[in-house]
This record gives sequence, structure tokens and C-alpha cells, in this order.
Amino acid sequence: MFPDANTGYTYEDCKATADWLLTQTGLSPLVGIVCGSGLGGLADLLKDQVVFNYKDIPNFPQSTVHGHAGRLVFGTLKGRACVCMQGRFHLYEGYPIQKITLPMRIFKLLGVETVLMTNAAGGLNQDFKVGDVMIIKDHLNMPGLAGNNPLSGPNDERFGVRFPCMSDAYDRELQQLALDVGQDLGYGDFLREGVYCVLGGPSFETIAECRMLSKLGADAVGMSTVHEVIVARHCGMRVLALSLITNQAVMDYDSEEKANHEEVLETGKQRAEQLERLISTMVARIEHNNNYV
Ligand SMILES: O=P(O)(O)O[C@@H]1C[C@H](O)[C@@H](CO)O1
Ligand code: HPA
Repeated sequence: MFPDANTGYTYEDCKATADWLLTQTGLSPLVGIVCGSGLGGLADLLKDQVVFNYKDIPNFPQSTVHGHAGRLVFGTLKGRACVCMQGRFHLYEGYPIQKITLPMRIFKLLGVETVLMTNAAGGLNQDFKVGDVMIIKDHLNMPGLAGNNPLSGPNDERFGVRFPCMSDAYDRELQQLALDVGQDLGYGDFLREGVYCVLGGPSFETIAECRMLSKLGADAVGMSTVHEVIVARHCGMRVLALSLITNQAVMDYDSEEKANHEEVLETGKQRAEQLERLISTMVARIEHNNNYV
């Protein structure tokens, strides 16, 4: 079922899907995880798994991108109840923006309080290297600035307010926790902080576009995450998002580099284990009431 072009999914649609999942799992997760391109291995760490293929979940879209398995995995990570999206949805797959972000509202109705997201991104900041992990502190929402926002359409106050604030989109305590955990694990050398810019994709950026985005203040560029963040914040969940810098954005007309999805997946493979350890250690230190231990 596609959402109505003007109204998106109703609260009742989302509730029906969440209740369907809760009935089958009996597990109400407090932490939701969204895995980026090639980074779905995290879901395999969950214990006592209950797994759903997206195609079997009412209202859910299908994953169409290589590196996004298309499975919703419930289980425990370091003893904490979690739900993990092994594969996300992107605007360029052709879905309405409300459909891409539907899982965030389902997370909320499942009981999730904290969402941890990963993505693969191109590095615009010249100090960044391939393999760096950037803690997202803010975003530039290009589709949003052009009028494509997942909250467009009638607002249901049961989810959140009409005009949600986004200056606190990325939870500062969770960012600090990521830095602390990263230091404890010896990852300080490749942990960065910065601004993520979302574009529609699927074509990678031109050189002129990369130069423009860098001048605008973006440190990394990608094709996801921000839409999910907006919907997650609208309904009151706390968010941490991490970008794995899988490639350097091409900024120079003399460069022979060409962005490609294979390189994105390959870098994901090389850094996956450390990213998984970072997130699972964080999960162990997030308290149920959203304080940190
Ligand atoms: O889901 P993410 O943002 O990790 O996926 C990135 C953006 C494109 O979908 C793809 C390009 O290689 O990876
Ligand atoms: N641009 C956009 N999206 C991406 C990139 C990129 O260079 N790398 C991974 N996802």
C-alpha cells in the first residue's frame, strides 16, 4: 500500500504495523538501529533474533539497493532489547518520502527511545580520510530546502508538533558518548565530527557540486539519514548518526577518481567490525531512561 500523496501514512496505519510486529515478537525494544550501505552486519550481533523480511511486514517498503538486505531484526545487544533495520530506503528508489521514513514512526510505536543510525558518505572535508567515522552534529537538507520534507502534509499531533525544532536534531549527550566510547576503544585516530549533507541521488555529485557543498559547510555528502532523523525527532526519539567516509568526494578536475558503489561497500567491509563494536558498546551504556552509564 502506498501512502496517500497528501496525507502519508495515518497514525492507525503505523499502529497496525507496530502492533503486528509486537504480537509476533513479544519484545518491546528501547533502541532502534538503522544500518547504512554495506553496514548491515551489526544486525547479526543481536542475540535471540526474531527476523522479518521487509516484504512480509504490512505497509513496509522493499529494499532495492545492493548492500541493504531488507530485514528487520529484533533481539538483544549487550542485554538490551533492540530492533535493527538491516537496510534502509532512499528517495532515489522512487518511494514517497513518507514511505522512506515510515519505519521511524513504527520504531516509536514499538517503544523505541533512542535511534542509532549509520550511513556511507563521501568526504568533502579535506582533513577527512577514507575509513574515518564522522559523528554527525548537524545537517544540510537539500531535498528539504527544495520543499521535499517527510513532515509535509497534515500533521498528526499524536506523533509531534506541526513545526518541530531541528537545532537539537543530533543529541549532544549521545555524541559525547560516541566520542567517549570511541576513545575507550582506541578509535580516536579515525573519529571525526561534522555536518552531513543529504542529496536525492542516485547519481553521485559533480565536481562543481562537491565544491559548492564544501563551501556551504558540509563535511560529508550522502543520500539518506536526514529524512529519518526529521521524523524520529518529530516524534521525540533521541538520535545519533554516524557517517562512514567510504570515499573522497572528487573536488579537483585533475583527479582520476570516480565515485562508485563498489568502493562504498568495500570501505564498509573494512571498517564494519569497528563500527559494530562502537555501536554495541554504546548500546551497553545507554540506560533505559536515556541516561548514560
Ligand atoms: O544508506 P546509505 O546512506 O548508507 O547509502 C549510501 C548512499 C547511497 O545509497 C549509496 C551510494 O553508494 O550508499
Ligand atoms: N556521495 C553521495 N552518497 C554517497 C557517497 C558520495 O560520495 N559515498 C557514499 N554515499
